[in-house]
Amino acid sequence: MRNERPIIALDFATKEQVLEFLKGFDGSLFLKVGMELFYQEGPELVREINRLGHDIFLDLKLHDIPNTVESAMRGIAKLNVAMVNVHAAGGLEMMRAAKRGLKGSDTQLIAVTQLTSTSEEGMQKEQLIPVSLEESVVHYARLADDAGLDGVVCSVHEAEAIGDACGEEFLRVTPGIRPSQVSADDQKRVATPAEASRQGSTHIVVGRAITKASNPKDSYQQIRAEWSGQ
Ligand SMILES: O=C(O)c1cc(=O)[nH]c(=O)n1[C@@H]1O[C@H](COP(=O)(O)O)[C@@H](O)[C@H]1O
Repeated sequence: MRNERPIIALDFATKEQVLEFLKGFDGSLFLKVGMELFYQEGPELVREINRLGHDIFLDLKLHDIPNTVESAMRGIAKLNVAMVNVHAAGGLEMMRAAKRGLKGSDTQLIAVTQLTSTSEEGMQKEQLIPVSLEESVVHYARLADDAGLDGVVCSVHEAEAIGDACGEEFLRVTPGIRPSQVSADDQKRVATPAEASRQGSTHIVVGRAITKASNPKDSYQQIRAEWSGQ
């Protein structure tokens, strides 16, 4: 199901920076808490952001043996976040275990396919995967679908092929979003919010184009309007 609110990646080091950033916004937001923030501020900040009325995508990209991932997910289930992720490369059994760990919660579970900072050449040379990047991403998406997950993290460029392979209800959460004129930084597979909308992303994740903008609220509103086709 397509979500109209871009997910803002809260890639900050401290709670104070987060609260200062959020002061500039009104209403309920969809926010991503990733490794930088979680490893420094922990679950208490997740609870606090929840109490402020925002939805949370907890981006911890779990990738470990099935038993460890299942136990970790049992803890994450108590945080009442909207969404959490694992690495699809962890395999079918690991993804099934992650899902078991979340049993009884409403948290959606998605799997990272190939990171948006990976290029086709890098994947082939470093991971020794001898297929196209799209084939690898669609393969991981099918695996996540077989494991009963709600969707995947992918780049905008693979979103349509995943919709064809796994169905339109399967979530395609796409980072690597860059409005035209904004630097790609370390991302390799980037696209604008309008392209994401056309290619069938169900969610977009935006970090630096909002958090490092001179006016984050204006940037958020422009990106949101472009994403919703206004
Ligand atoms: O799982 C993610 O959220 C993720 C997966 C991926 O393939 N690429 C990716 O960039 N991300 C995250 O999405 C955010 C993108 O940030 P910006 O490049 O600043 O917009 C970061 O917080 C990344 O950790």
